Amino acid sequence: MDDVPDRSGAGMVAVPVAGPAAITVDRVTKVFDGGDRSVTALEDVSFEVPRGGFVSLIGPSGCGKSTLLRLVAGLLPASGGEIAVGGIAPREARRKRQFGIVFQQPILFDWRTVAQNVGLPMELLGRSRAEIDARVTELLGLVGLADFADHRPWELSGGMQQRVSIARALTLAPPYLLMDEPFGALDMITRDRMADELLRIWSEEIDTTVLFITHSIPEAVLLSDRVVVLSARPGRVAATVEIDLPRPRSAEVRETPEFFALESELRRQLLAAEQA
Ligand SMILES: Nc1ncnc2c1ncn2[C@@H]1O[C@H](COP(=O)(O)OP(=O)(O)OP(=O)(O)O)[C@@H](O)[C@H]1O
Repeated sequence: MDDVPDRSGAGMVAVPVAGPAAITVDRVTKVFDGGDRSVTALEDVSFEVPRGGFVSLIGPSGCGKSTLLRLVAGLLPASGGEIAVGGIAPREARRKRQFGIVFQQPILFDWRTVAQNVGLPMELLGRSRAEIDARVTELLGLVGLADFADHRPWELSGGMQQRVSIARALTLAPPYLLMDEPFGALDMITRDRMADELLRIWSEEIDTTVLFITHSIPEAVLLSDRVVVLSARPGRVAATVEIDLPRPRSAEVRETPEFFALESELRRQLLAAEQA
């Protein structure tokens, strides 16, 4: 495991984006075929997510971010180019349950308790009650919901529901976490708090590689090792910005000159990408 970046907080060092690529997107194109109304959503997109790394996608609305995430997740086929996840095709990786996926809206079953929602993926695989209970307890502790195990989702706030979704995505300890604007529906304060929590969770689930979509520049800077900026549709890689801030990153890092400099660099790239 020594090729996984050290996020333990043992030292305030910049985490280099290095090591073998976990996700490779190589010259990928996606065309939604609709006869006269075909839409080219992505064109010639290439980037890598290193193993154990955190890479964000940012870009104008409609530039193909969700499409790209769905291609990586094996939920949609690419029209051209290659995607490899841990060296295998996305659909194969999906079949091997390599992904935890979190969408903008938490998709929870209202008639199940929080614990039953989190345990569902293990239940579907026929795991033992004891094994499920142990993992659910661990995960609810990790996302700060230990006291809400027996609540129903509708009794929780939006931020708490999203934490349940994150816990459920982690249930099978997937090596890849794909997150499509998971905090987009939350108010600003809750959103900031959730970003801090995600960093903490990620630092504990050491070997998890994250691909994250956001519209928020500060969120991208806070969380990522690398930000891939996509241009307006058809989405192409307009820029790649390395976020070389030291880890662990606490809330205070948001107030540093280095953070502001990266924010303005990303804002500049995003504006250029919108006008491209
Ligand atoms: N199933 C589909 N069939 C046809 N066109 C689609 C389909 N899914 C997405 N598109 C089109 O592909 C383009 C990219 O959509 P996508 O949702 O990936 O963008 P996005 O960057 O995630 O947008 P937003 O930031 O607004 O969520 C859009 O023009 C969209 O209309």
